[in-house]
Amino acid sequence: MAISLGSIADDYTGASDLANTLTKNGLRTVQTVGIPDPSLALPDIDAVVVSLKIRSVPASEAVNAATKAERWLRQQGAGHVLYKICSTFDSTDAGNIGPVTEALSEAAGGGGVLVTPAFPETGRTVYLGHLFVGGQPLNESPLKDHPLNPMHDANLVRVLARQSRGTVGLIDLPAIAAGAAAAKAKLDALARTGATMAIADAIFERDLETLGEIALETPVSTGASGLGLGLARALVRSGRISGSATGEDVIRPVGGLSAIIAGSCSKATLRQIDVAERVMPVLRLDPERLLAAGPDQIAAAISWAGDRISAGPVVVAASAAPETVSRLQSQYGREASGHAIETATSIIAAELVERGVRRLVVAGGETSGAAVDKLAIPAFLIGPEIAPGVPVLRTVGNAQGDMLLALKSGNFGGEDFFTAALAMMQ
Ligand SMILES: Nc1ncnc2c1ncn2[C@@H]1O[C@H](COP(=O)(O)OP(=O)(O)OP(=O)(O)O)[C@@H](O)[C@H]1O
Ligand SMILES: O=C(O)[C@@H](O)C(=O)CO
Repeated sequence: MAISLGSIADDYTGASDLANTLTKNGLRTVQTVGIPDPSLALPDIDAVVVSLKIRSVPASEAVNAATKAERWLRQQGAGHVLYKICSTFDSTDAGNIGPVTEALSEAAGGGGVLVTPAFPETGRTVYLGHLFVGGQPLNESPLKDHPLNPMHDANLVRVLARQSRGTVGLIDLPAIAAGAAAAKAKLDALARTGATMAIADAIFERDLETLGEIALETPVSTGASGLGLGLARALVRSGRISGSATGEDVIRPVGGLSAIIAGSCSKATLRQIDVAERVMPVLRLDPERLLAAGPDQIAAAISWAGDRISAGPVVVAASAAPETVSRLQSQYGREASGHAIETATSIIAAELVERGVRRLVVAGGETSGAAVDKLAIPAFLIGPEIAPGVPVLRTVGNAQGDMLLALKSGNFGGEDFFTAALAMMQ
């Protein structure tokens, strides 16, 4: 297996999102869960996206895991490694975008690193270093209420600088509109002044194509799926990759029962649960009782779902509105409550698979990571897109045999996402 592009994703839904973008742009792509065992048989591929769960862990843990994955990707032939972060720059002043980017850059010999979360297809644009989500500045968007890393500053140069050792520059839109050579010269000039990273503006896909061309000349970049699009198109344009891949021939029916597990508390996911409730049973977990009497609540949820899944799909959701989330966090702590709920939802997911579920939708990055780890799935092949940023995934090398999953980023998908996903997962 000699790949052209490697990526390290800081959560599993982000990995899935990027793998979808790379596949749509012609790269034969596999998403692995961590560094795969050498015995795992993988097809001939152009790109590997290594899913890690390092967005909300201590920076030292994130750096350690990412640098190991980078070494493995270089051994597989990757000339460029993209650190895939959230298009809404999910992070705190402790990291982990800055610490991991600096560590990957140092491992690759230093030099300026392009950083951009722009992903216009999902309404993420960057202008003068400020991130807009669907037209709202980041700090005025629903991301201000994120359970784990609420975003209160749209100026990414400031946000990244607060979590980094080095200085952070800006490559503004006029520099990018002037073309790849001009933008690369700006990146190199910033590096000479000591700026180890540069936030890059991007509004349209053409800006991302320019950034992808520049990034490919460097060993490391950091960004969301938009930068992945730019890198993929630059690789195909260079002739190094045929660009013939599609996700259409990957998915075959797996049968079995289906279920949806939701841990995301995003506005989009809350709406998707409400819409799904019109056509399928929904169990809304009581997080306070889940934290106070976890085993009993988990057993009750498994029994509830187990009684219904033979008749059709069900939703088991921990998701709640911001004010409810805040109340729980003030009582039990942000990280402790998040981790406890992820653990609970992962146990429920695994128990439903034991009861015959082979088509599973999980909403939320951390929630997906916990569930996929609990199921011990080593890798995924990438199928067709359900909604921007969310493909159908087919498991590879897992004990349960062929399964289809959709790992939905919290903010992604239309209001009918759950029924649309299951309609594509037979
Ligand atoms: N009712 C709740 N109260 C407090 N925390 C909750 C509740 N329900 C879920 N959580 C926690 O909120 C966090 C949601 O994070 P997750 O990454 O799964 O979703 P997301 O951030 O919306 O998705 P993505 O990262 O893909 O955008 C998890 O740690 C989950 O355990
Ligand atoms: O880029 C995004 O918004 C998603 O891929 C994501 O990171 C979800 O956690």
